[in-house]
Amino acid sequence: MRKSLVVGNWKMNGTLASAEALALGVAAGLSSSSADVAVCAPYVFLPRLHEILKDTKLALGAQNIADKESGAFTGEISATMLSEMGCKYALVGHSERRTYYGDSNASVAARFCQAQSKGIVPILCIGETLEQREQDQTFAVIDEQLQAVIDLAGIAAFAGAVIAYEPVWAIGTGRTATDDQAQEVHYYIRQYLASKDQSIADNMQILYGGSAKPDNAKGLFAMPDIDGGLIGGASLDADSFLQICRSV
Ligand SMILES: O=C(CO)COP(=O)(O)O
Repeated sequence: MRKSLVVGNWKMNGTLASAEALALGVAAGLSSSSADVAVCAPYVFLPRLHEILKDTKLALGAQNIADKESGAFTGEISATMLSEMGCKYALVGHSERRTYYGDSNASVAARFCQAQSKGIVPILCIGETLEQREQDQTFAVIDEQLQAVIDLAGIAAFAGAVIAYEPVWAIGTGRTATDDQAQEVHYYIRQYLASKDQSIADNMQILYGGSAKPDNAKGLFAMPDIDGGLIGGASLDADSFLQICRSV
């Protein structure tokens, strides 16, 4: 039985004061959620959040991680640094990173490996654009994005990872994939992994992301291959996020 996981991705929002209040608000409401819950906060808030969340059930994550171990890489944040700040998770390959900052499949795979090298669980984000969906390329895109990581890290590495399916056309657009559309791709991802290793596929937590909200989370999370969510906008409000966490 796979445990559900709900992760908030705060993106580039908030101030230190609002981040503290949001984190404490979420942590205070977690006793009634059966899912594991984490928030991926902006890097500079992590030290303070690490301090105030220490004795709570709310885990911390980063929104990205360097593809190298250390050295002359101005502006990057290493896996060692994130591990020191108490990060349990790191997003790798979020579509906003791929689209705006040029993160390639190869660099995403390197980030995945860096995270694991320091005991951080990578949350590998994959998903197609609207154009790719309309051209029936969804599964080909998923294959490529998954295979690049399998090639570098090996299929066994997925035992310590999470996958998030985020159709790019549903992110921040208010246009959610229907329960069936999301389930179809989640099933496909699990079958792809199963063709390499059945047990890894069976145990893999596959999260859905893209305009998930309190009013659609229950339907999505009820699908057999959807194990939780990666939540953007709705994670910026403690009550909305907690409602989603309670929908698993
Ligand atoms: O990108 C997302 C989470 O990583 C989804 O964002 P929204 O929930 O705002 O659509």
